[in-house]
Amino acid sequence: MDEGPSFTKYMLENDNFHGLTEDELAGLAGTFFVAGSETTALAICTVLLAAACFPEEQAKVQAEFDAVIGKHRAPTFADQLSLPRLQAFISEALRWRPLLPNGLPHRATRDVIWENYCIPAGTTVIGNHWAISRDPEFYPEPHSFKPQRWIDDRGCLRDDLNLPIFGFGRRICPGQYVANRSVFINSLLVLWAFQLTPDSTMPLDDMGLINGIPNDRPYPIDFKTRITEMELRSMMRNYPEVA
Ligand code: HEM
Repeated sequence: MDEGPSFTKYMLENDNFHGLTEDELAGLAGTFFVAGSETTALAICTVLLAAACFPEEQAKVQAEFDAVIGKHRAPTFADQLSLPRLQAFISEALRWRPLLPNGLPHRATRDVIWENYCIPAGTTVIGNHWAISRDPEFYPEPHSFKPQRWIDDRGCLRDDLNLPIFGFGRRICPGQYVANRSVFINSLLVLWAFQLTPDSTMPLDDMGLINGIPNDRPYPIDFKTRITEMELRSMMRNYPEVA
């Protein structure tokens, strides 16, 4: 049986090439789960939280789905370039509520001179994602939720605005490409199939996901199908394995 591509299988089959011990290999393969699963789950939850909190912006994303995809086929990665409003919504959600507001701490391994400052060896340096995401020079009205800020006058995604959630420099998150694709396809499928609203019977804590664990901090959202369940099931049965 062909199990398909696997990072661990690749590493095991090429262990001489990389010169890693079995323990190091196991550690490396496990790191991807530790660093990649909860972060990605939280990012997806943050997008869904934003959709429930900002119904007018959710409606704009769904209007784009209706124009580009319709309701008779399930969307796939092939639709990505045609959905700038969804991508803008995702970027704004992750800017609005950055998952790791303080990033991960770094330590200077030698004295670093930066402009008029000396950062002595051994100093812990924190890249403050929260503050960077709220710099009014780059994000006017930084506390407002405005997906439009990511879109230029021609309706295309801006390429001069960055999202700092994956860190900086040579230790920047190496999983960012996998993460972006996971967040994109999950947000796309959920928001295409469902309309999300806050559950009015329970309080919604829109800061609850920051530095958190999804299961520990539930936020109640109602999901209403935009497409009948029968049609949804039939479309997903035929969903391409590599979409
Ligand atoms: C939305 C999801 C994710 C977010 C927000 C995120 C965020 C981050 C951040 C802030 C760092 C620290 C960067 C720095 O030190 O400046 C980091 C490091 C790391 N991430 Fe991610 N990450 C995500 C998903 C993933 C995935 C899916 C993987 C693997 C498949 C992954 C693997 C790693 C690894 C191995 C490191 C350590 C890199 C190093 O120290 O050299 N991450 N991530």
